[in-house]
Amino acid sequence: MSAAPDPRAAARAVDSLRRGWPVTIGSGDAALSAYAVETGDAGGLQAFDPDGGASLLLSAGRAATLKLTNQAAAATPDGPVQIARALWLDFDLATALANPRLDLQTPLKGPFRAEPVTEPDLAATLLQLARVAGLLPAFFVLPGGKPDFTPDDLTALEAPANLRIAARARLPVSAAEDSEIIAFRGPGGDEHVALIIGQPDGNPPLVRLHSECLTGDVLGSLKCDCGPQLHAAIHAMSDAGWGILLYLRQEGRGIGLINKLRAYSLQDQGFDTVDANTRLGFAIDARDFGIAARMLELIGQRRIRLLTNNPAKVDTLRAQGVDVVERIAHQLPPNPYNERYLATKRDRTGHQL
Ligand SMILES: Nc1nc2c(ncn2[C@@H]2O[C@H](COP(=O)(O)OP(=O)(O)OP(=O)(O)O)[C@@H](O)[C@H]2O)c(=O)[nH]1
Ligand SMILES: [Zn+2]
Repeated sequence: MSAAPDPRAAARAVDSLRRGWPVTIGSGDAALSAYAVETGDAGGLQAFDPDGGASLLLSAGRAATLKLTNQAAAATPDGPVQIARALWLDFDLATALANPRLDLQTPLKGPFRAEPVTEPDLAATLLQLARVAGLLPAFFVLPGGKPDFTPDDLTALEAPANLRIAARARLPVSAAEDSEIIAFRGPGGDEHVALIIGQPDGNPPLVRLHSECLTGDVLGSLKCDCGPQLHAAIHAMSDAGWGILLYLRQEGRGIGLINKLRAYSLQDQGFDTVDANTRLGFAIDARDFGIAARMLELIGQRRIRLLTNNPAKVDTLRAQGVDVVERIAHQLPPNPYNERYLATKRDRTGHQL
């Protein structure tokens, strides 16, 4: 008998990871215990793995960057890679393997012996858990243990269907005084908001899906186009008479603020936005725009005109039953700091300008 998915179990696992506590993931008879490299320390590793028999689990992108591959990785290019623990694979070395910050300075010790991934599905879910927790995707792993959560629990935690409207209020903003804010809460405690600008006029609203960018939205960073896009969208909606801005808490294309800033540090070393994500071990874009479809459903607007250059936004909304009647390009003038970023989006991630 398999229990119904429990998002709370996955939320507790996310919390444990952030606090540097081990977690055990299970499915059927299989179980895998894991200790996150980023939040762990040498003492904790000793307690987790007193016999030195654990393996180190890394993402495919990280392993490719480190030129570590094995048969399992070749079979599933995006799958995790597992490295046998040798005596000299101590906590500090694991940190250097997990974090690309020192790749160029640190001549890594080796050789490392890649081994078949013990539980590929559970290992893949662990890497996803790290992303949800905003941590580097790297773990010490040991087979077995008493499971704290299952892959289905994590899926349930992330499921847009569980989003609810939690609060709404009038919110006059400088560019659009006739506005209302609606706040949504997901089962993982994630908070998203919609700003409804103006009043419905019978036409499909102008909609913008904006992913959180603290550096661009709040600090006025010139490295990206987020801040100007955000403000231009609000103005366009105000000019059109009505519109809906969905502000999605998907900082750094879903890898979190700290990991995005790590990506920025790699960009300082010369890597572009795509390669920086890969070197960290993340997907190029880890966002799920399904959450936006669910927000539109809860607001009661399923026919929209979408302001975007990103075809993935249009495709996901359509796949979730939203009728995108028009895509409107949303391009702003480049500056010397974001020219390369915008060119990379055009050349490597399929943005239409
Ligand atoms: N990982 C990572 N995220 C970045 C970087 N630069 C900006 N971001 C994030 O990228 C997201 C930008 O999202 P959007 O404005 O929705 O942009 P988009 O996917 O290009 O789509 P459109 O603007 O609609 O065409 C935000 O979450 C930013 O925090 C970067 O170099 N690395
Ligand atoms: Zn930005």
